[in-house]
Amino acid sequence: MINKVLIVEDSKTTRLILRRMLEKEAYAIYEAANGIEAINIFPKDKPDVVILDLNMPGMDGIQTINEIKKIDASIPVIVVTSQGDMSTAVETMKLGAYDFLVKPVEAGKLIVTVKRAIEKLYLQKEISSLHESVDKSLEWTLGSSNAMKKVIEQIKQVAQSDFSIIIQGETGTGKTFVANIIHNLSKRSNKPFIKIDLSAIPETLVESELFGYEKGAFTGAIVNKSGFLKIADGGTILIDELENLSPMVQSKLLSVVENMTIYPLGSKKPITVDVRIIAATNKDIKSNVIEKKFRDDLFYRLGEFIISLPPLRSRVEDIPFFAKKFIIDACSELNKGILDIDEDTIEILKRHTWPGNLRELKNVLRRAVLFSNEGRIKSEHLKFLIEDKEYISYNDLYPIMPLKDAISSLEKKLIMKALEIYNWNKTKVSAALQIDHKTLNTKIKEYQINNHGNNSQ
Ligand SMILES: Nc1ncnc2c1ncn2[C@@H]1O[C@H](COP(=O)(O)OP(=O)(O)OP(=O)(O)O)[C@@H](O)[C@H]1O
Repeated sequence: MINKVLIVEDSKTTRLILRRMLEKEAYAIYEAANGIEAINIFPKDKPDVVILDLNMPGMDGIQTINEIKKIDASIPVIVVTSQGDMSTAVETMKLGAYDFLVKPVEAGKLIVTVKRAIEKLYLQKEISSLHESVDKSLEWTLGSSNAMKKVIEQIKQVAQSDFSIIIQGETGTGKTFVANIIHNLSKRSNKPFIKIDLSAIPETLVESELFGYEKGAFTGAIVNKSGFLKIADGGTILIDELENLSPMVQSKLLSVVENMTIYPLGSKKPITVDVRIIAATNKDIKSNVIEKKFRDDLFYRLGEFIISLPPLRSRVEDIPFFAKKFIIDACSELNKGILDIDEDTIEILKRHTWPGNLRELKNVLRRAVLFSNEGRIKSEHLKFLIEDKEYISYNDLYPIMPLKDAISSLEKKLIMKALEIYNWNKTKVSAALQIDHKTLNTKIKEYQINNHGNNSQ
């Protein structure tokens, strides 16, 4: 591809000299005799680099560079200046000029500067298209609601570093899924990703599973065994259900995080490991710290970066996307042709509160795919799945009580649900509940409903 260079210079002779110098390098050269001409040519010919004289009649170099940056800030501008104009040249650098050359311009210097400017331009384009494609593929994987866009931004910020991370979120919101993505985006991606689920391991075994043991460390330890922290060496370990760590293991883990060494049970010889730790929890671990159930020093070490995954009911916009995705997955798993889903069925999915979040949605749709034989998923295929649950929870929630109390309790729950679903957008909540703003505010006060970190309107 031939690169284009635009020379902006009022002196015809200087334009010609610059042209001659650059022609040897097989660039396509465009010329403008002043700033206004340059601004007209710029969008049409789309140069890759601009060489700009500072001293021109009419629109001077400073004004021209300002205008060029308004059209396309990424295009490098090389300023050509006379010895006496150095301070203005420095000013243009502040405005985003790539470099400046002092007259008389030396051919070798000009060619190298133009070459470097073009290389930088391509590098920038490559980086930004890489960023765009990472953004897009993360949105295709995680959803594109505003809440998830924030999470995606955090994932991009932290993935490449070695920061320890705590991922918090209700059950089934995708904490393991996100931890896996962070590992895959990190420089550790070709090393192991190991998950240890603390709720699935008896407390007495957690220590040996994490740190390993030496032969003879306890009855039954007949061979040396590596712990998960050693197996994950070079990679990432996900410690799931962090809140279940016993105080003793918490203190051992703290020394791992601080010194990156582990002592297998029964051994006095430290083993050095290089592991990134991601911890996941569906509890508010900070309140465990306040209640002294979790060491604050370990919390601060592990939570160098905290990602909070929103529950599915607070990102209803993502439900159609995930519904379609899970249906396609289930169809291929169950060997069925791809099924479509009715709009009113999607509406039912949007209205459900999904206490089990993505895991529940995935399971409900998997069952719906199994039951459907008509090429589409209709409301009847999942209505009973969801309504059964709501019926059960309704019975559990409402034992016999004074009617007035039952009505108040139901009213409070409905308002809370609507506030959560609409992210505390009171205009939308009033519309959904068909009450006015003032009544809504009175009821929020009356029922002492708190806005947990959301923005109310
Ligand atoms: N973005 C996603 N795309 C597809 N499937 C997903 C996504 N996020 C989560 N899932 C699926 O939802 C289910 C629950 O996800 P995951 O296990 O990551 O949640 P979790 O928050 O770690 O759950 P728990 O709190 O129970 O440990 C899994 O089957 C997972 O594959």
